[in-house]
Amino acid sequence: MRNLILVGPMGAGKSTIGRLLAKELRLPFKDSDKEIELRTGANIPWIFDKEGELGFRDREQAMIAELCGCDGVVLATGGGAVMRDENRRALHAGGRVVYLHASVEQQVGRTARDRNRPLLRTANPEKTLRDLLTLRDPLYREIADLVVETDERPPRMVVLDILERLHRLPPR
Ligand SMILES: Nc1ncnc2c1ncn2[C@@H]1O[C@H](COP(=O)(O)OP(=O)(O)O)[C@@H](O)[C@H]1O
Ligand SMILES: O=C(O)C1=C[C@@H](OP(=O)(O)O)[C@@H](O)[C@H](O)C1
Ligand SMILES: [Mg+2]
Repeated sequence: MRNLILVGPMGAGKSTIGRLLAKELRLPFKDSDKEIELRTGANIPWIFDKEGELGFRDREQAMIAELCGCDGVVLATGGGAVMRDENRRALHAGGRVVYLHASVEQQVGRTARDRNRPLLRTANPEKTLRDLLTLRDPLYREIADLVVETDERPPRMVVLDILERLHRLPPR
């Protein structure tokens, strides 16, 4: 399989664990959100402000298509990447897909400190995260080769679990 792709909700640890996995595997690391920021020279909240969520999703779709065409990279996606059918097809075809699962409670704690997630600038971020997970959990599962729990486990343990389980996956 060509790439190793992380999907899952905000605060699951895709960006953190992707970076550690890439280091461990000595592969390049690409974070879809970071690549969009580098390419546009604007941060994600600014893009949401100026272009709306639709503008961001169009940029995200183009970036996912490009990154899934790479060979041998670890790719962290944004939590909403699975919302479009085109993205799910590209991600599934792009390599092994790992769904990093986190409970809503853990997501709330891990996302509380930074203001970089425009979708969480709501009166009740916990409800937002719960509603999004209800909608997206089946979509993450639809394309995942592996579902990995991240609650109550430090990033290093999550990385070791992924590496061990990847070796045991049957060919697709
Ligand atoms: N397994 C974990 N246990 C505790 N904290 C974590 C874990 N994974 C990530 N974090 C922390 O949660 C926050 C969000 O992680 P991040 O990698 O940005 O998530 P994502 O990219 O999935 O939104 C960061 O502060 C990170 O250090
Ligand atoms: O869940 C989402 O729709 C989003 C998740 C974010 O990425 P992380 O999952 O890395 O926080 C980022 O792409 C954007 O704020 C939208
Ligand atoms: Mg991220």
